[in-house]
Amino acid sequence: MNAISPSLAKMHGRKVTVHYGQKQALFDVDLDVPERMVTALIGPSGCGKSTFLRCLNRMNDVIDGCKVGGEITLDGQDIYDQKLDVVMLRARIGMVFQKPNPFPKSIYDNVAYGPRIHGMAGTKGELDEIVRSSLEKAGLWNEVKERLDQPGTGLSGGQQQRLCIARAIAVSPEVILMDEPCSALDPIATAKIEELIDELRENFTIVIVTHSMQQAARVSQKTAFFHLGHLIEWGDTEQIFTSPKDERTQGYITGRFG
Ligand SMILES: Nc1ncnc2c1ncn2[C@@H]1O[C@H](COP(=O)(O)OP(=O)(O)OP(=O)(O)O)[C@@H](O)[C@H]1O
Repeated sequence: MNAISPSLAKMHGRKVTVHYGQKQALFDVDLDVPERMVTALIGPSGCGKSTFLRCLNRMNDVIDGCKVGGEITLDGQDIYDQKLDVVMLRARIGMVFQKPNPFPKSIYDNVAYGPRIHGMAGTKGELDEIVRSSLEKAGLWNEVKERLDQPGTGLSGGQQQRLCIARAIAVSPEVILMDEPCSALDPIATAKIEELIDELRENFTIVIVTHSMQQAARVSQKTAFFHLGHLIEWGDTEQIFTSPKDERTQGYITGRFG
């Protein structure tokens, strides 16, 4: 059995299905996301990794014709409950995208934006402190502390991605979703983000979509392999990479397809 004790799982997905219009993209996916670990979603292009990731903070809600079925819970609470405040949900479950997408604002304002709209700081001093600590946790403070008033878009790609991570952290999320966060970055910037992910798992639950099996092996403790909209298997990363149970997983990790 793959299911883990409810007390250990931060999020549960049960029989999750997704349709884009007539086309079904996910079929009865059952996946648990354990707390304070990194879960990697891997599989060939078009297998549904990003679709599943977006289910976890209801980002699919904004896609026309997209219909999500089944159940997804956060700390036991149904995140698709009609009464749930989606803005609050997205504060609890932050997201970092493939391409760094800082706002056209200063470095400071990029990080301060979320805390301001959620009324998290009573004074300028408190806001300054949130900005500083978020940039520190994202490993960017020393590089930007002298130029907080300069545009976020003026940073290098890797710095921009760390700024986006700082922006996500600033509202104190519990879960951070990352959709191929290094795909637009060079190897040095990628290594920095991977180190950062490893540090962040002390405080956050992380789910990452990656095309790179090396990256999944380096950063995650749990790995889930998707194929043609089905979750084929998931478990400890080491087990998935050394002794997968399904031959499709074996085929993918040994590079026979994908
Ligand atoms: N907005 C959309 N409208 C219609 N179909 C979509 C949409 N987004 C994804 N799909 C389809 O759903 C399936 C799963 O796509 P998804 O992007 O989740 O896969 P993926 O595994 O993340 O792929 P990749 O690794 O290439 O990013 C694909 O067949 C894709 O064409």
